[in-house]
Amino acid sequence: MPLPPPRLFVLIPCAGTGSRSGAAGPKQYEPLAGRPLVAHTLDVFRALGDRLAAIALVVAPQDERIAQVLPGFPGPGEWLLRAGGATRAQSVAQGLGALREQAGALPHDWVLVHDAARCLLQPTQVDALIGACEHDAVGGLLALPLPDTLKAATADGRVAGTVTRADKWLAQTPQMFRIGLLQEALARMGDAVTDESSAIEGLGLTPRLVPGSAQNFKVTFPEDFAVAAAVLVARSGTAMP
Ligand SMILES: Nc1ccn([C@@H]2O[C@H](COP(=O)(O)OP(=O)(O)OP(=O)(O)O)[C@@H](O)[C@H]2O)c(=O)n1
Ligand SMILES: C[C@](O)(CO)[C@H](O)COP(=O)(O)O
Repeated sequence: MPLPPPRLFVLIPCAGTGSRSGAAGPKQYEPLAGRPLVAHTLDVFRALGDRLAAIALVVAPQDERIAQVLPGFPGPGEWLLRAGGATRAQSVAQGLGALREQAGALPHDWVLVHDAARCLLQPTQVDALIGACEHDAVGGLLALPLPDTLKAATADGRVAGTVTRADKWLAQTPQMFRIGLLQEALARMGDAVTDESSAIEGLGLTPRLVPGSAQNFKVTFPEDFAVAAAVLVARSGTAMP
């Protein structure tokens, strides 16, 4: 029996605590330009409509805030997976398992893994990633060529040297791989990896780098909230709330 055509799933790890963000609770639930941060992230994928088989959010099993933060979620074609773990890699691995079991995703389907905390992604960037990867043997990720001079540091915070940046990229998300391949890679690499590409690289494969945008930064530190809010407001053409 031939396999059905591969579908595109989205998996959004949303189970972090945001310990570097300075926020009182998980940063993905902080208000940003009038709405919770993760609501902006979801909008990006909702804009892709029925090109996506499903959008799944991975939250911590004991998460009590999600229902209040995202009323109406999950809607049709959406899944709330209470499968988050202690690390991002665990949240993704456990989320993929739940996506297979609950949403019927198959090993040859594609998954776009995207940080909840990258709320400034744009649908055109997702299109570019899908276009570059859907016929690729491995898959790939959005990434940014280094815009600045790169320094190596000594242990006491002095410059040890200037590093060639021509072949260096900053990894972003989404990262797009076949679900079965990514499950195998994460099972083999465990918690040591900080992104999906690293796990795939551990299999000896070479994911494709697809140019992203500096605006697709991850809200990580306290000062990032104001920058992200300003971008969202500028895009919407409204005044700052
Ligand atoms: N155990 C974890 C850790 C992180 N994430 C998610 O992975 C994304 C990127 O991680 P990061 O920015 O490191 O988020 P946190 O782990 O929440 O932040 P910090 O490292 O500052 O604690 C975030 O959307 C976060 O919610 C997750 O689902 N499960
Ligand atoms: C996956 C990621 O966004 C790629 O840049 C990043 O590695 C996740 O953040 P963390 O600080 O490594 O958890």
